[in-house]
Amino acid sequence: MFLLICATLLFITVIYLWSNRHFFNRDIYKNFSDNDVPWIKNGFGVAFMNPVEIFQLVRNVASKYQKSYHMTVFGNTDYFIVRAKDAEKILSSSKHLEKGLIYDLLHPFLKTGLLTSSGEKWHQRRRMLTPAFHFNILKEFCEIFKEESDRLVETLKSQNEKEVNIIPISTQFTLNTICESAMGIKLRNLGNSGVKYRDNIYVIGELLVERILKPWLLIDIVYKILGYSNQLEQLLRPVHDFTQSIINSRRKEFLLKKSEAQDANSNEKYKENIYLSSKKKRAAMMDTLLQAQSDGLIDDEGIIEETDTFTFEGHDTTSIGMTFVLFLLSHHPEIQERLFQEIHEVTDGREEITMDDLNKLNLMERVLKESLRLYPPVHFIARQLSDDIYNDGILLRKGTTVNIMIFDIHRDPEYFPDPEKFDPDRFLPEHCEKRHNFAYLAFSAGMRNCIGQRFAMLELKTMLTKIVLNFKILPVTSFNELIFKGDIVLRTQNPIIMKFVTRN
Ligand code: HEM
Repeated sequence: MFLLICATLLFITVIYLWSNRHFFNRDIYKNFSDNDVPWIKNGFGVAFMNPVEIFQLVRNVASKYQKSYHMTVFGNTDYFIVRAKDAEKILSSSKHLEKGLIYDLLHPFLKTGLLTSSGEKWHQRRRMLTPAFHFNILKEFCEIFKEESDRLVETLKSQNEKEVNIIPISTQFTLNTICESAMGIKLRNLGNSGVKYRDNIYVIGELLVERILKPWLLIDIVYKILGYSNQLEQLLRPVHDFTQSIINSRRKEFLLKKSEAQDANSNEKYKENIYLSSKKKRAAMMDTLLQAQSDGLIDDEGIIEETDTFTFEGHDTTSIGMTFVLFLLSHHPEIQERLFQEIHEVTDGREEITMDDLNKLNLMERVLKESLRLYPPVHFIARQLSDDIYNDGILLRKGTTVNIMIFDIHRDPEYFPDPEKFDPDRFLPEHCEKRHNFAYLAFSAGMRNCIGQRFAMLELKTMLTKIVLNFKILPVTSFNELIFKGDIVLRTQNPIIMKFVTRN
């Protein structure tokens, strides 16, 4: 009996491999030939690599071929873009706006909010949410950035000259900031429910990553049988309930404000100005959504999905950006000093920094851009083609998943000579002018670019200004110790350690 089972299993495996071999070799791209485009077919090998090996594999392929390529894993063929001109083809088009299948894994948490939705729903939400990032609102957010940065400085002062792992500190900073900007709440004032919300968001992130990295967990039934679905559900329920309870209390304030305003103004006038004239500007993102709800454009579920989207997308990315800019500065004391001088010149000795000051910090802008080039928090994005297209004479069929490898595009020596070198002057205007428009994609480009880009840059600039004014940053973790692993965002296998020494 045992032998019979073994023989049957062996037979099924052989048939599976054999049929997949044919699938791999099938000429799905009419004009394909091995000379035109590299095609990685070692699907089984890839599936059983660990996350660090996967990250390294795609880097090796990009630097070996310097060309966009196909990869087949478990019979599924994706196209990987590593050149700016190929990225332009997809990102500049108004057709290919649909996200790749990997984003479906985010659905249990974010449902179909701005990041994961497509079609008319995405268009309508993008229009609705754009005012939440209006210049005047960003000015209000700057107050939150300053408060949280001051708190961060206090935390780091208590660790003066000690070795600190910057990753949890960055995450806490950016999560507090986004929760206050999106929902108008201070997590630390909410006692247990705030702590639980924060803890659950961390673990949900980890579960998502685990699922992406273990191919068998992508099969729904396996995910369920192994108990992951249940675990995820138990973590998600309190997070969604938390968001719902914030919405309920915000709605009461919103309606009160609205009726007060209606007494004073006509409804139309009020509607125009709700985002800008609101006294409670600190819940601007949620106010935008509540106004949309009172106009019948979104329901409670929609508000939850957008709030969770901002919270999720807005904290992890910025925290990674913060971690790496501090890491790079720790290794470049001369740039820390130049930044220190620049801040002094711009603020002219004033303690209070304004948004105008932040906009004048040109070196800081270049430092941040160069840091996001070397270590892009979103190191790849994926699209599902909505139509057949030709790229370099190769036909890519409708439905193909195209992965745009931002990490590799940012290391293209044609546009960034000596790509591993940290050189903020690459972003001097005269150099940017000569560069391909799609060579730098930290915030993506085209219609589905990052809606929070200016928010993130202002947050990072405020944090950096306060840190550089108060500390010298010393390195502990070396460049060789940065070991990246395959994940939806850029993560290292080990902590990133540095020291903060208070300036006299
Ligand atoms: C350094 C920080 C950040 C980086 C590097 C970053 C990067 C990106 C990238 C590359 C995309 C395109 C994703 C894709 O096409 O799949 C994106 C989209 C998005 N980002 Fe950011 N992001 C950052 C901060 C933020 C912040 C602070 C927010 C919210 C306040 C935010 C909200 C979003 C949203 C909602 C989308 C989806 C936009 C759409 O599809 O219309 N991001 N981001």
